Amino acid sequence: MSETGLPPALVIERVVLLGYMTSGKSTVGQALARRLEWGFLDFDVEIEQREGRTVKEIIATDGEDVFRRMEAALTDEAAARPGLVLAPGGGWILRPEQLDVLGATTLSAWLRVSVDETVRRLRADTIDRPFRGHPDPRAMIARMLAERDPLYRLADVSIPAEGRTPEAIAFELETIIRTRREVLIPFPLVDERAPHDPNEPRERRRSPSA
Ligand SMILES: Nc1ncnc2c1ncn2[C@@H]1O[C@H](COP(=O)(O)OP(=O)(O)OP(=O)(O)O)[C@@H](O)[C@H]1O
Ligand SMILES: O=C(O)C1=C[C@@H](O)[C@@H](O)[C@H](O)C1
Ligand SMILES: [Mg+2]
Repeated sequence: MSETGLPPALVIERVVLLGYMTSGKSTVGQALARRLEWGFLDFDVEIEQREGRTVKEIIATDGEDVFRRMEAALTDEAAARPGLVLAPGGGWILRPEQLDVLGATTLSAWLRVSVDETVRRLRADTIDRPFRGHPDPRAMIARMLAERDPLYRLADVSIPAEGRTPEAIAFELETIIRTRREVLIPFPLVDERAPHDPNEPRERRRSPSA
């Protein structure tokens, strides 16, 4: 307890951006890190640098599970570093226990983008993503989102991430983080939140069907 008798403030030390491929995690994450003067860790980029091969090659050669284990190892490292914006790949949330590895001082933010906009971005983007060139991208996205949506909803905050610039989204996140660092008790600041009680322990939130 603090001197006021209130619980001590939960200082945000890290941000992890969640969202489907092309939701803007890397772009927004870079802008947010610059604004906060924090470090920035782009999981795909970091893994590719360490491995000396692309994510697509890693998955094609060693399988997706090996890549997911690389993501998990990087998550363990990140959990020991304060002042960090994390932009993992869109499938990082398939291991939702990684949110607990990062801990309560990590704000998780879901960048929400519609399927239509996702299809547009996937077509326009030049990065050679493993799922690029799929004959029916809409069906692929719908199938993956059916599995991932309940997991993205575990995020502390849900941020609309289309129809506005990455800089505007980064500014909204910066405001949330700076405000929360100054108050004694964390409280919801955005209207559009993932539909769960943010004060509920993550473990309970994690089983929407239970
Ligand atoms: N708010 C936005 N408005 C329009 N385009 C955007 C926005 N945010 C990102 N983009 C564009 O979408 C594409 C994908 O962005 P980015 O690489 O940041 O996504 P990502 O979430 O990191 O994807 P991945 O999960 O594959 O790593 C880029 O071409 C980027 O310029
Ligand atoms: O959504 C996904 O499963 C992925 C997204 C990319 O960023 C990469 O991390 C990888 O291609 C897997
Ligand atoms: Mg990215």
